[in-house]
Amino acid sequence: MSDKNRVVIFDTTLRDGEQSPGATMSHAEKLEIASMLDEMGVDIIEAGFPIASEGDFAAVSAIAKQAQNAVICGLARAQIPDIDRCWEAVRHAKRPRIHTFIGTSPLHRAIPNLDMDQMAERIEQTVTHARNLCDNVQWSPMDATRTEHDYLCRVVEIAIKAGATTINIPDTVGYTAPRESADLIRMLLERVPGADNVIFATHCHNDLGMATANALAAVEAGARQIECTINGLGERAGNTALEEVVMALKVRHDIMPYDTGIDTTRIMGISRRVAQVSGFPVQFNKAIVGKNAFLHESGIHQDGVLKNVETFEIMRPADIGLNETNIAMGKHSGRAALRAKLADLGYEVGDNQLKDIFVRFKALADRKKEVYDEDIVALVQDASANTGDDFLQVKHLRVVCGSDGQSADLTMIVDGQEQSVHATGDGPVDACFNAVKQIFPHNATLKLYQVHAVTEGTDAQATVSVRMEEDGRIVNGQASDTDTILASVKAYVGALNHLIVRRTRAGRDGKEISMYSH
Ligand SMILES: CC(=O)SCCNC(=O)CCNC(=O)[C@H](O)C(C)(C)COP(=O)(O)OP(=O)(O)OC[C@H]1O[C@@H](n2cnc3c(N)ncnc32)[C@H](O)[C@@H]1OP(=O)(O)O
Ligand SMILES: CC(C)C(=O)C(=O)O
Repeated sequence: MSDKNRVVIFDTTLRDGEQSPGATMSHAEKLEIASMLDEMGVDIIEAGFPIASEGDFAAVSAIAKQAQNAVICGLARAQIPDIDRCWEAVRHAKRPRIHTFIGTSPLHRAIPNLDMDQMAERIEQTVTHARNLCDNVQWSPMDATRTEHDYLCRVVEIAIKAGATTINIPDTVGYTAPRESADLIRMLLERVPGADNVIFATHCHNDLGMATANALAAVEAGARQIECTINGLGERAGNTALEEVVMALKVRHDIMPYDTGIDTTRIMGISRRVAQVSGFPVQFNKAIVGKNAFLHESGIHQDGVLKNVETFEIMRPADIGLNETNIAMGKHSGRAALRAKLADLGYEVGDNQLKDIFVRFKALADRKKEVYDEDIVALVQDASANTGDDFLQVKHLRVVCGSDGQSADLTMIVDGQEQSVHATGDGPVDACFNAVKQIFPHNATLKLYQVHAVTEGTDAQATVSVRMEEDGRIVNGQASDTDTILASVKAYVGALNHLIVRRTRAGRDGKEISMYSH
């Protein structure tokens, strides 16, 4: 790796990221995230805005003391008290940095009511002051992308002359587009005297969804520091996401031959932790770290991935520290994925059994958003419990429940003959069991009725277990369905089928017993 192609990663999760409304992190959480950032190879951690509060000051100071490798930076306005407070906090670090800024665009110059010359003077004074305290000073013209080019060149030159070592070009309101982002950096590098002696940084916001593209375009034009946050956390629509720029540079090194020092295998761990502590969940389809970023649900994709993972994956989940399965079972999945999933779960099935399970799987997937491993296990067990030529089979069930009473309309096939009844009961399950009893009278007693949700959510599959006893013979029935009542009836009927088999065996053993005895 040549030094000129090394891109410095500046993480501002703890400063700009924490500015997301509601993302406030506790002192301990900030220290934990800072240590994860340090361990993963982030070059510079912007730990907070020390003058903002006692809490921010304490967090920046503590992070400065604990940091092992990273430069620890604090933010300060273009005011002497801000810069002094910042230095007080970061000076504990092995490698401290002061980052001072002021809004340079016409809109932002109007806020403190400074004209161009007055602002230039303020920049010269404050950067000089910062540099007298610390030899590592970053200066940012806030809203640089909406600042007049001539004025931007003028103030950047002043900041460099006053001792800034890094010049950050913020697209504060996410207004720029990739070509413009690149042109701006190129223009500054060409026009500003002394530009070769400092590092140019890019700090992009995602208001138009272009933060990652703008940051990468700036790098291609000569910027060598990317400011970013984990999960793209940050003001409004957020900042450039660290995981996106780092992985883009890794995966497309062929056309963007720039290197970072990030251990990418730590990305997923820190993404999940930041989501937890900030209270900002990661959207499912978020690039790199979204729940679905490496998941394949449709049959054609699954078949391709099983044959050659590169057909639908441009990077390996393990590259970002994700060691989970990449096949999601759902209504678009095919037989290849189902067979592979069954094998993963320890079931070797023949073609006929696969066919049967696949039909049940598709029916389940039509009713359920996501089919979990436990659902598939329940399907296999259900399939092996149900041979298809059972004496009793449930054909149709309609249940009415509510405050006006419960009733069941049940149609079953009994030894090949269809029979329908209407029954009431004390609750929907009781009504159904009474209906079964009307169709197939018996004296077996119910010893156990148990419902388990095998997966999470209101659309979870329920597995119902039923145990019955007749003349000392104990039989069990089990069935799964997203409809708990239907699963209950199937389990009950399954137990009766086992009972019928046991009665028949007893008959063969010398005691002739009718299917309908008792
Ligand atoms: C683009 C960015 O992300 S910039 C960083 C934004 N982050 C934050 O603001 C979070 C931390 N901020 C805070 O806690 C508070 O705003 C504080 C402590 C810094 C200041 O609080 P207050 O003194 O009550 O001022 P308030 O927040 O109302 O207004 C900001 C003041 O800073 C001034 N200001 C804003 N930016 C700068 C700057 N870069 N340099 C100098 N002054 C500035 C404004 O002109 C305004 O001054 P005024 O009170 O004289 O009008
Ligand atoms: C302070 C600066 C760098 C900033 O956060 C912005 O302009 O978005």
